[in-house]
Amino acid sequence: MYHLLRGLHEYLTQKEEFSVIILGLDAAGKTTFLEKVKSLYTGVPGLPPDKIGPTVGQNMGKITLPSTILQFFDLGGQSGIRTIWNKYYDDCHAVVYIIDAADRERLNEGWEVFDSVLSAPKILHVPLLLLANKQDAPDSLSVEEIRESYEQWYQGKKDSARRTHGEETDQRQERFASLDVMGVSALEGTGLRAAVDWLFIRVQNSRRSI
Ligand SMILES: Nc1nc2c(ncn2[C@@H]2O[C@H](COP(=O)(O)OP(=O)(O)OP(=O)(O)O)[C@@H](O)[C@H]2O)c(=O)[nH]1
Ligand SMILES: [Mg+2]
Repeated sequence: MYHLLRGLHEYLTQKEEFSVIILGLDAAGKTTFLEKVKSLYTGVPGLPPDKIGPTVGQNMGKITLPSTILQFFDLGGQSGIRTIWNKYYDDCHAVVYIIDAADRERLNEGWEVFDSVLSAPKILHVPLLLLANKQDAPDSLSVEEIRESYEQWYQGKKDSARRTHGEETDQRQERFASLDVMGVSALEGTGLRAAVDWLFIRVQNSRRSI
């Protein structure tokens, strides 16, 4: 009887685990984002922003939600480290791409890298969330401006490459059209709960449709 009840309890309380990778250029705010999410959801204070240095490799952090565990992998964004990203593509259930909405000088570089993520075949059907970070900064671009900035960048790339509208381009356009963009401040924590809610819902839904 004890074993039966214990088994039932374990069955009822078991949580499914999903992996979320956090990508973006160096200094976009990925580690600050993860540390703040951990503080918000575990109650244990994460690293304070002034103790966070550039990530070499990966940081991990887990949060527990109803019937679900989200396991985050925050990957280093420096150009020499980005080559490790695709090793995580096979096993991830969602991708968060963080762009520094206050760093206008590096937007194009950020879009170049984002575009390679958006069109990577291994994660073409994996939920992807674009976060326009540093909304607390006075001159940061809004969510709308961030979408426009990426579209403009993509248009420029298409024009210069004189691309034809092949299948790949259509797939990419579809992916961009349904792309969700949210404004956040990893530093202040604004928008982070909405981003986690989005991930929670999307990993559940994509699992069901498999
Ligand atoms: N104003 C402001 N600054 C932020 C925000 N998020 C991060 N920063 C700052 O941006 C800098 C880089 O933050 P990190 O979290 O280390 O960036 P990262 O994306 O992890 O960088 P790598 O590990 O090199 O890939 C730090 O000085 C942070 O304090 C934000 O929401 N607002
Ligand atoms: Mg980092």
